[in-house]
Amino acid sequence: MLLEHASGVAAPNAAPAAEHTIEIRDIHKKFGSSHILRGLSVDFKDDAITTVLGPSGTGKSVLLKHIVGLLEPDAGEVRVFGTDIWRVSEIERYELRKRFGVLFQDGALFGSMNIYDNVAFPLRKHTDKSEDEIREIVMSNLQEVGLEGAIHKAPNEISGGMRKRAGFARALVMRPDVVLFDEPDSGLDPVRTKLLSQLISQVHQEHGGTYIVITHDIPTARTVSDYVAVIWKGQMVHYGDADGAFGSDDPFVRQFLAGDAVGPLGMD
Ligand SMILES: Nc1ncnc2c1ncn2[C@@H]1O[C@H](COP(=O)(O)OP(=O)(O)OP(=O)(O)O)[C@@H](O)[C@H]1O
Repeated sequence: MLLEHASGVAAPNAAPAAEHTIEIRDIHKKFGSSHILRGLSVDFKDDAITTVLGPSGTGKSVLLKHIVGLLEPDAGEVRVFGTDIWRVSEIERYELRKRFGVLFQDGALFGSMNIYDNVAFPLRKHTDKSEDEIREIVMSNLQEVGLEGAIHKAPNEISGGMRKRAGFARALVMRPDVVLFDEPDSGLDPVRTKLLSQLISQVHQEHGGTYIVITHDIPTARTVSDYVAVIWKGQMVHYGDADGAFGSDDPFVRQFLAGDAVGPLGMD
């Protein structure tokens, strides 16, 4: 299949020379007779934000679940920090996963805990920090996302946008090397979507790290992307810098990024 690749970016489906924090090698995944991932390979650029775009049902969330070790590929390798996560013990996989921050669609907050306790949870579970140290980190993270005034609220007492920001604060609390976002914009109005995208960019600028953002929202992709990855029919068909992607001549990439009804992409 396609396409252009920005200079210096490894072509999908080719063996890379350099090591990256997240390397996906020729993974396949079937659910029953549905072959969802079909030999997908990609090296995500380190210390950059990559957005993963692609039509509905094409396997974006399934890819993300492979990266965090929630799904095992039928074939191929998922390498994180240089380790094939399915060739190590469950305990080692769990240790690797601790280096990830994940923001799921709904923020995945615990409904029974207030916002402060939700954000403190990973520190209490995975570290032996004192409550004073935890308070300092939690409050600084909540300030960063503008939620320092909502610490006593329950998740169902705040808006969807606030829940996402709380989920983001929690995803960052262990100072992860990698942060994964599954449709951070879902269910948000355009203004809150824009504000959340700007927040993602700001936090990345401040702390660095490898961010992977799955989204359908082209304005979000334009705001946050250093790199753009496009999945179609279970394969990575484009990976390149954002300028190259948004200026692409490729009919598929153009149609997808412009949201045009006319082009090679149909309803199937
Ligand atoms: N655990 C599962 N069991 C069976 N089928 C699954 C499972 N997880 C995902 N699928 C199927 O895999 C396909 C790809 O799903 P996925 O959620 O990755 O799509 P997506 O590209 O993220 O789509 P969207 O943009 O609509 O969220 C879908 O047809 C989905 O129904």
